[in-house]
Amino acid sequence: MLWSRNNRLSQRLKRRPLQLAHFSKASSSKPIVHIPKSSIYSLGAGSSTKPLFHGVSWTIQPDEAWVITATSSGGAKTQLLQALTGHLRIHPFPPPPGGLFPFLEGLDPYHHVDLVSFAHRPRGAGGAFYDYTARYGAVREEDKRTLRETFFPELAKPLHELALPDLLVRSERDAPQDAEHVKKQEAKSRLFEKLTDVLGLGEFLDLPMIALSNGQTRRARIVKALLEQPELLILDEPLTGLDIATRSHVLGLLQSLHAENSPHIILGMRPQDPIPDWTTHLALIRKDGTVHTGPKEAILDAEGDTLHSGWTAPPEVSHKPTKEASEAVVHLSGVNVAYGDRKVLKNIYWDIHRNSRWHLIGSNGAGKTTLLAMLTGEHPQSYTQSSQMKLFSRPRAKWPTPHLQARIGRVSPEMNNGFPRRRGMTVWDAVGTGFEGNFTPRGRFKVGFGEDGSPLEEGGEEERWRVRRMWEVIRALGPATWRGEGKSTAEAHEAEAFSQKAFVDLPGGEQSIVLLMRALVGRPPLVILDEAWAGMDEGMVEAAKLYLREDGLEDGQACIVVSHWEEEVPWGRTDGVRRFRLQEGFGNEE
Ligand SMILES: Nc1ncnc2c1ncn2[C@@H]1O[C@H](COP(=O)(O)OP(=O)(O)OP(=O)(O)O)[C@@H](O)[C@H]1O
Repeated sequence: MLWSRNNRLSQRLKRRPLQLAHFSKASSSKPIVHIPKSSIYSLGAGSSTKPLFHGVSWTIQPDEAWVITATSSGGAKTQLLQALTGHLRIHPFPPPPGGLFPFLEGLDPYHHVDLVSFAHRPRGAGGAFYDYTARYGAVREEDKRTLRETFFPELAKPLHELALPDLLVRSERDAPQDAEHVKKQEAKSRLFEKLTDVLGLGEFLDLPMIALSNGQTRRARIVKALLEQPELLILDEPLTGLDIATRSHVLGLLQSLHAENSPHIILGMRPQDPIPDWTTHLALIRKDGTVHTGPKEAILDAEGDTLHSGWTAPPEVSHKPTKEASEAVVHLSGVNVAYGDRKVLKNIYWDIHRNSRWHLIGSNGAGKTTLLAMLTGEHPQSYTQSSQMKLFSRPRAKWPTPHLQARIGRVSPEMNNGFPRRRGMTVWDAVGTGFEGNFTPRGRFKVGFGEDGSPLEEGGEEERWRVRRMWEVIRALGPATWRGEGKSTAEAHEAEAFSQKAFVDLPGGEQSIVLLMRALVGRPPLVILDEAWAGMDEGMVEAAKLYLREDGLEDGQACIVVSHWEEEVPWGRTDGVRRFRLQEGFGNEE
């Protein structure tokens, strides 16, 4: 069923090329991007400061399809992409008349160059905790706006046909300029229909925005960016969080748009991501801040050692996989979740034993996040299903939700988005909230309170253990390990300095690894890693996978990994990983 739907989408894409070329304003043969030999600085940094990138010579011709990737950590790829959207200072700046974007021939880049990033949560997204659990309950009035109304307000259908917008009923003679506008709107509507059809979004357009799954929302962001009809569209990690079938639809769509140069596409990708066949050129950011640009094959030949051509398979672990215990931390016996007529989970049976390792899979919208929200007790329907849900040996309703949160360490896109970015919150503070699974650092060493809600005994065993554990996890996943370096005095100093950094100022990938530290710090009996590697560079991912395989989890802990990529699971099948698949609402072990 699933496959036949996906095949139908592929067929549609083949039958009906998108033919967007008539939107293009700039069919120039001039270079798309031209950076002569420049250094790139943060905005406001003087020329005497160290540039972020130096000696950048980069020219993109119209018939070239470029991928930007980095071997270094710290969000270098995203920064280089931001240099193209005016968020960094290029010096010397490409001279007129061509400037940075010669092909625009004088058009304002502000309106014609668009960057859509899927790598990180935008900066300045606020210091308050964003309550992502709102989507699981009855939809509140303020959250009722549909996908169509939120992303595409100008294309929202009038509620009643008599309420046609004024401009649709005026005659061309009365308002010729409006007629032009109507024509454009109609073309845009047609494009909207096609894009949403190709990306399988048609059936979700009139659902409340808040109800959409991650993958559905990301697809909508791509559609929105295309509807704005930029001349150049830069997509940073566009495949993040997309299931396998959707990935190929998105890549197919981008390829066909790029072939028509309407818009021209530049892709930012992690080095571990497969580079699409149809791309021709690579800009590889090296660790020293230089950028190697050129034809893909030449760069891969020259720099192949620093780049992986895909994810590495998990190496054999030296110790035997831990044997699953018979005690279940989660016991689901016929769990259902429905929103009105929409049945998302149907009669789910699942036992998760201590020491077990699970890979939870299912296409976008299959119900993975919903199922996990039942396990974490965030979903209100977890109360109504309490007798079908035993968590840590008790029915769900017998657990106060904060006690459940302290027993489940978790990273997820929702958590990443919702986690407060308060000024003054350090890496240490953020990690320390993991002991209680809340969002406010408390206690004299910021390692939380006891389960009864009172401060820990000063100098007591629990407090000492928590502080020790903080250092353990910050060192085990700290900056030196991203470079593959072992433990040393210098590394310990570096970890200490890292622990005092402001969480909000870290690049997205570093924020992700800090949230992973937070999930693991308390050694909770259940760890959920939902798209844990988003935004991380390869060094971080390798360090995190290694830690998880070795000391990151100890005897008694169970772990669920949610990912659309088999290679992202830190353990291989021989390590005893089991796979639970959600499909059409049903859940089965494979
Ligand atoms: N309040 C709601 N009303 C109606 N449908 C909803 C509501 N909340 C969620 N859904 C639907 O439930 C389905 C499952 O969503 P969920 O987020 O669990 O999917 P997922 O498997 O985690 O997807 P992804 O891989 O994209 O993250 C989606 O189709 C979503 O639109």
